[in-house]
Amino acid sequence: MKILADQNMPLVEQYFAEFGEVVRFDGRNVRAEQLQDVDILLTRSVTKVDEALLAHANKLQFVGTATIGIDHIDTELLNARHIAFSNAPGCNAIAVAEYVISSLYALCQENAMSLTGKTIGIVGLGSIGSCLQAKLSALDVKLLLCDPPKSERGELVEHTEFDDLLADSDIVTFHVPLVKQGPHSTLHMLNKARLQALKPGMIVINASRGDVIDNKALLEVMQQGAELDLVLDVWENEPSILTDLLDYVRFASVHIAGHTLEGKARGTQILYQKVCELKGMCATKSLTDFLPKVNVSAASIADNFTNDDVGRLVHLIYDVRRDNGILRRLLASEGFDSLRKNYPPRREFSTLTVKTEGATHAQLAALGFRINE
Ligand SMILES: NC(=O)c1ccc[n+]([C@@H]2O[C@H](COP(=O)([O-])OP(=O)(O)OC[C@H]3O[C@@H](n4cnc5c(N)ncnc54)[C@H](O)[C@@H]3O)[C@@H](O)[C@H]2O)c1
Ligand SMILES: O=C(O)[C@H](O)[C@H](O)COP(=O)(O)O
Repeated sequence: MKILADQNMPLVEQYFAEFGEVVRFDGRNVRAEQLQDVDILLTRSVTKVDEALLAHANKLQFVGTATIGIDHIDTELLNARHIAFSNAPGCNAIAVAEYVISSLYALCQENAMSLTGKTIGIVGLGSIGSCLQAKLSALDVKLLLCDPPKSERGELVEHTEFDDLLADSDIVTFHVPLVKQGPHSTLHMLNKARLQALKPGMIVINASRGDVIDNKALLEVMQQGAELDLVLDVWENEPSILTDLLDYVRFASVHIAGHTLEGKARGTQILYQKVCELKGMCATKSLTDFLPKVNVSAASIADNFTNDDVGRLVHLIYDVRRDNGILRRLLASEGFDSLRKNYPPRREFSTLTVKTEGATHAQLAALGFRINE
């Protein structure tokens, strides 16, 4: 059996070697001929799986993407050709939620602001939005939630319409898929008119897909003096992003919000489990077999800790400003894709045990730290 896997997907040899030969490919430059005699194709978000790519796929049984987003996959085509497919739902939900939390605490430090009493609008309440909701729910903030598809299915009782959420939030964060048509299209859902209507001082975070915000319109409104605090991990037209926008963005990164070691490894593991299912085999390998030990694993905190102290703990594990610095120093010389490929290791909050003076602090636990273990 031949397994063709993106070169940026970790642990494929460790998980998949038992099924056959693993061959790597360059995600953005794969050619149709490379799919000749391939049984399993494992991609990340940069590979368009379409008619052209599958032109020589004579043996393909399974396509897996180690991502949540599936806007790069022609799923109807796979269906029509009876090729099994899976994405990796939830694999990087914690990582993206922690990217947002890290950004919020960094903004608190830099703007001398407190999250207490702020209204945070979450757009898209799937794996990531719900994970973020759970983490934020223990903080003293008001949450507004917008997810029309879930609301229509009766799965989100406290739904707020998108325009109401924009009007009433101090902070808005996007966690929607890229959907280009239909009643719930997300393409340019933050368009020029809506951008112009945002309150001065509003914080806008996008770690979903770049096309959810009209980037050209965003540049125009910022050039016209809009006072928005922008945190952008994703961009229209990656890897050739609108670099003029960078001057107006507080924290910018190269589509790495989901790139914790755990998040990327979970993506590979979920696809391994799917292939095991497909073959009627038991999945025997698990993440803990492969993740490296962390160097910093414990910290202690006094019972009278402040919000600033929580920010310090968050940034001990992950500070989004590291990634903002990398982009600003190296984008021009290295390029967007190379910065993604060489992304320095990042771990999740759960790798830190916080020792308290006795009490179990719900806020720290909700954020994802281990307490007193
Ligand atoms: N920056 C990154 O590294 C990164 C990492 C992971 C995922 N993502 C992106 O984030 C998206 C969300 O991830 P997820 O795991 O939560 O996906 P998900 O499928 O679990 O959730 C998406 C949610 O958005 C909702 N939704 C759809 N259309 C909407 C609309 N018009 N308005 C409001 N809500 C809408 C859906 O009903 C669903 O509940 C992915 O599709 C992907 O594009 C980015
Ligand atoms: O949809 C997703 O899951 C993410 O966007 C993914 O984490 C990033 O994409 P990739 O690293 O596969 O290019």
